[in-house]
Amino acid sequence: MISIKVPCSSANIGPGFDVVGLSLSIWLEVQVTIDTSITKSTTPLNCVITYEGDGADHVPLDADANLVTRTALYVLRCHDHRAFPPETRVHIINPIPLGRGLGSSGAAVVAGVMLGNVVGKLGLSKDRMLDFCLMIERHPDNVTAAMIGGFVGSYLRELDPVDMERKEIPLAEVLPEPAGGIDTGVKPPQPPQGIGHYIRFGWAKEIKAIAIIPNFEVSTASARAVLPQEYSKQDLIFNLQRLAVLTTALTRSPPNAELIFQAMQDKVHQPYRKTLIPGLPEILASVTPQSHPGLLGICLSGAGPTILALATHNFDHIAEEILARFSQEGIQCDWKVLEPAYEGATVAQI
Ligand SMILES: Nc1ncnc2c1ncn2[C@@H]1O[C@H](COP(=O)(O)OP(=O)(O)OP(=O)(O)O)[C@@H](O)[C@H]1O
Ligand SMILES: N[C@@H](CCO)C(=O)O
Repeated sequence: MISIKVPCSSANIGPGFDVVGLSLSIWLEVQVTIDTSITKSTTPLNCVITYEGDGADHVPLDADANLVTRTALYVLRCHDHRAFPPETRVHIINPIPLGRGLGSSGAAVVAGVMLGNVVGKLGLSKDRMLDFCLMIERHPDNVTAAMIGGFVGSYLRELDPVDMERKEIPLAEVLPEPAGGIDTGVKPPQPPQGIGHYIRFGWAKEIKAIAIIPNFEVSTASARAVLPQEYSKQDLIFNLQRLAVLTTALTRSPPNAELIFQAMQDKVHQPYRKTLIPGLPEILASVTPQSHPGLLGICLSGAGPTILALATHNFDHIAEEILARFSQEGIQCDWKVLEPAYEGATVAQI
């Protein structure tokens, strides 16, 4: 059996909207077996899916509807494989909460690209696989962190006009709508080479991430829909100044809490997302390095609603304060202390 493991991730870390991501220690696992004794499968697209974990009651189990296998089919079809090899069994174990800002869709897309690469025996490098991920999830922060591992900064390369046209193809043409297991025969658009460029930053070993995960979902699409089309010069400079300091501040031991706390402030996405997350500004202001020693900084994780607090110690005390604030809004939360997942996405024979 082959096991594909992909970590969850927290995007933005305050000012780094669509730029930085941190992979963290909750892993989506996709277990794959191919039963070669079945040469003619009766299952649509030759793929049987089973699923356990978050979303088990509603995540689709049809190969052309499930995000993991649908992504794998995209990769396979770009390489002239019309379906999975008969008969592919895919067991998905997903502990990453869906729609909470911990990169569940990014992990599913990365796992899907790796699944296509494995079952199609395509031999793609991680960098080439990232191109496929970026045709589907078009902001690079979550997928790059999940694929590469650790604290990662990335940008989308400015492509020449022909490549740009390929990248800007509507998502529905990259991942065709489910066709009830029927192969529509359409060859999907190949990704241009090297869509995303990235760099892995260091990370001070004593910094952990407390994830406070509310019991409701905010879809990334709705959290992007509330953002403005234009920003003021002051707000962009505010974020750029902080991001430049933050990427190095988080590498230094011992971490400078004052510096990091200020460097994690943001004026590009968090202020606009307060309409979707009750009490967000108060929650982000509820803990400081002075009130809660050990705290380094606090932000919305990805598109939310999860709150990410970076800290060196005093995790319970910090989490309790944020849980109490959410509770005042009638919201219950789960919370976990997570560590960077340095390895990124892995494939192993087990
Ligand atoms: N393991 C999975 N299998 C199938 N579908 C998944 C899986 N993980 C995520 N998804 C799909 O992705 C959706 C969530 O994506 P969305 O981008 O809204 O949130 P997120 O990725 O959890 O958060 P963020 O992007 O803010 O970090 C789910 O509702 C589901 O449709
Ligand atoms: N940078 C993205 C991450 C969400 O996946 C956002 O905040 O919308």
